[in-house]
Amino acid sequence: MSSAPKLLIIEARFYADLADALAEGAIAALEKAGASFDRIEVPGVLEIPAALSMALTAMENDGEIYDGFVLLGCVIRGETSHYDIVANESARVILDLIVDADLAVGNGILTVENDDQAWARARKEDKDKGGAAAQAALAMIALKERLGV
Ligand SMILES: Nc1c(NC[C@H](O)[C@H](O)[C@H](O)CO)[nH]c(=O)[nH]c1=O
Ligand SMILES: CC(=O)[C@@H](O)COP(=O)(O)O
Repeated sequence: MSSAPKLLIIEARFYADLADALAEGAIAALEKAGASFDRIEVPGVLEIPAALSMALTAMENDGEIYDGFVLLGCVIRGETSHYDIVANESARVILDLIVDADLAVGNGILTVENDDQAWARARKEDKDKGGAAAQAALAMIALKERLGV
């Protein structure tokens, strides 16, 4: 790749404050690497697979070309089995899309038991999982380039 990579950040805003914290870490990592990016929002993690699929369709239709994707969101266990649907089904479809289309994706979707776990992982000054997802996407972009995919 001759120019700096361009990535698409897909943010689930179900927990807006956590989404902001994850995005802060991701953006800092991308800017540090000299990458450019666009951001789109979806209501919750369950909508992330459709948004990723839509972005791929838009790219096929001569839309913006993204070298990689950063997925951000948080699923916090509640009282019912809904957590398992949101966390597991989204992860399954996301991985199918990634493998089927050789996508460079960093997964920054937290799946946690409570708010404390979520904040420890979302804060840029703490575990910085948003930054880690951005770095994973950049690493996979570099791998794709090295393998000529
Ligand atoms: N419980 C969480 C959700 N639930 C909402 C779903 O993601 C979805 O938006 C809804 O079912 C409408 O289709 N989303 C999260 O991102 N995090 C959660 O903890
Ligand atoms: C993971 C969720 O969707 C969660 O917010 C649902 O909570 P509950 O199981 O208490 O309805």
